[in-house]
Amino acid sequence: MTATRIVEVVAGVIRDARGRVLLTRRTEGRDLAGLWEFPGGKREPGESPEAALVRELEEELGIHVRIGAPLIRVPQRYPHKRLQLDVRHVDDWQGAPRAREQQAMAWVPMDKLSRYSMPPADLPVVAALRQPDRYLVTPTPGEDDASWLAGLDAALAGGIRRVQLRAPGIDGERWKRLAGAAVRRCRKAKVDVLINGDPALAEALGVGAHLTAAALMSSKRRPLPADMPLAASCHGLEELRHAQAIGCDFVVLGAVRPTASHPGAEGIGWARFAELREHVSMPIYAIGGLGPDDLVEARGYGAQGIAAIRGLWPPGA
Ligand SMILES: Nc1nc2c([nH]c(=O)n2[C@H]2C[C@H](O)[C@@H](COP(=O)(O)OP(=O)(O)OP(=O)(O)O)O2)c(=O)[nH]1
Repeated sequence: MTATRIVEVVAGVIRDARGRVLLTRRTEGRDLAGLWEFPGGKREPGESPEAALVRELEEELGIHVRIGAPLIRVPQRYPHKRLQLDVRHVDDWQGAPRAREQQAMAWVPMDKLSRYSMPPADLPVVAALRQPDRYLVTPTPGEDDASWLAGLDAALAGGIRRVQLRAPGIDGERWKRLAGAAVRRCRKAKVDVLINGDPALAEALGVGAHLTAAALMSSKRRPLPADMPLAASCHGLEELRHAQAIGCDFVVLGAVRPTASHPGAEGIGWARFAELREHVSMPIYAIGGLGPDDLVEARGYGAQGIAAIRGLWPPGA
């Protein structure tokens, strides 16, 4: 790990009344020229992130903004520097945005953001705007399949939008039936669903696949068609890099804290999570002893959000 200085950048998500987001294009002769980005810029020494963003948006766009909630802070390693991209929502502004530095500008509908080429650090930002912040991993069903399905229904009713169906130890035929029933429920609720550890079953059911770390490392290429979601579990840098190389749409990284399912194993902690996150630009859910109360902290270390079994399964289900 080199001790390259970290460049601190703050950028804003400016949305118009139709929900479109303002992107600006980096001008020729600068680093990452031609790519689209969220307007903003570098913090000056001693300047707060908020003050830096107000100043940058005044200079670049001629607007005076009211800054809202933090969205995500992305640590990202580029060939010649390390970046910390701190992205804030902009709640309101005065003036009409105009390109004061000859940069191109575009108001982009949320579902078209991925058509604009952006620097690697912006991919987790777009994912934080568009994709779920919680990834439920199902617990292994007990004797009673109906109560497990009722637990899933309660989780969906509680706002879960992305689910990994996982049930180690449940036999093949029973799991096929149960996974099929769970997939129907998730489809009806328009919720993303991925099956753990069995790409063939995922393909048969027409849903995404979630690879174990071992399956990830033995996959030389993407084991599913490009239009089916692919995710994987990672514990370190080699796995993260491989997941990105074979085209995983997102991954889970941890354990951040010690968990009940791995007693005695120490968590990697948030600082290490962020350090690993710097090297890739897929959305990464943090896992390991986490729950909804950890979401804000997770976003501060560049996580898409949290993944959990116990932390997201409805209490009492
Ligand atoms: N404003 C902004 N900068 C971004 C985004 N994504 C991203 O990687 N960056 C990088 C590009 C630049 O390296 C740095 C922002 O610096 P800047 O725009 O104030 O600086 P600059 O062009 O004068 O300097 P340089 O990058 O050429 O060194 O952050 C983004 O969404 N918005």
